[in-house]
Amino acid sequence: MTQYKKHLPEKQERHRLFGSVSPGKRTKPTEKDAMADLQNTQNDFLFHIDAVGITNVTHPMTIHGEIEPHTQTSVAKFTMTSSIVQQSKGTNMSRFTEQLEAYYQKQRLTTNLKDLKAFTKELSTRLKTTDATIDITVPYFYQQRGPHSQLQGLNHVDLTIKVTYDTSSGFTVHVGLAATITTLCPCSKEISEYSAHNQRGIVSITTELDPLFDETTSDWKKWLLEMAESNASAKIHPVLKRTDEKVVTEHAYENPRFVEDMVRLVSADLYEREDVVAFKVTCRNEESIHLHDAIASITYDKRVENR
Ligand SMILES: Nc1nc2c(ncn2[C@@H]2O[C@H](COP(=O)(O)OP(=O)(O)OP(=O)(O)O)[C@@H](O)[C@H]2O)c(=O)[nH]1
Repeated sequence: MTQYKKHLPEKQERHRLFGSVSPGKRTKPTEKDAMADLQNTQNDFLFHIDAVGITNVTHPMTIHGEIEPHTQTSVAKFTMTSSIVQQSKGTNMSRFTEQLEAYYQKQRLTTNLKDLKAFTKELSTRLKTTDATIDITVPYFYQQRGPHSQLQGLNHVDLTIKVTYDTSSGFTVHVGLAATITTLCPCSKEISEYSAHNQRGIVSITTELDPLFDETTSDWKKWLLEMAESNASAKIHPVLKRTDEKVVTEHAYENPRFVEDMVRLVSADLYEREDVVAFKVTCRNEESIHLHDAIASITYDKRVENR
């Protein structure tokens, strides 16, 4: 054992040495009922507030899906809000995290839309408001196989889920993801004697789901990922042997894509899905021959005719 030579004062003494002082005289109530409740003050506070709540909340949540691994725990970022009326000074912030803990304890803090809808509706009840919104971003891991060797490894995308509950209009559900893909430049391929430059592209999709969407028969994560990857020049792979690398390289050369091509092709797939009411698709290519990125996006609402 190491022999210590210094003689240190007791811990409390050390704290005093570094500035800690004895507690002062307490005059304010310590019982909850006797405390001022500023946030529940009623008056004319000039404006209605659209959204008040908490953001950047980091919390584990469970993801179930059709792709392997079928169940995983990931670390999500939550934003939870509701509106408050002009007559109310403030929201009861602690109730947002109380609701999170309640769902965590009963093991219902999952990406299942049924759980999230129940969560959002209960949140509005807990807050005594007419609406509530939760906005979640969570990394989702999935097995990706090399196209020839079939060797697998974990890839990930960022899922986004936004659920709004309003007592008058009911639920609105948006789901999406941001997936990384390879794009090979069609222009470069066309003009060059050899080769073509390629880059990493990030395809971000947000969809508004039809209210009748049934997640028990349709895994939205799976079909959104398929849309992003199947329209790309090539997929991204964690494990590639030489036999795989040849397939990926040749596949990219045979499927060149501009950012415009990507957003149009993914939009076409989304347009064909009856359970998608509206969508936004963005592609951002981290250009390998520039320091800047290339971007394109399409926003489309099937309820708006004559486009
Ligand atoms: N409304 C409001 N609350 C804040 C703000 N900043 C911090 N708080 C939070 O106020 C919370 C405590 O208030 P409440 O949640 O109303 O606590 P409470 O009145 O004891 O809780 P209930 O019994 O549920 O009404 C703490 O969680 C603080 O984090 C703010 O800008 N606005």
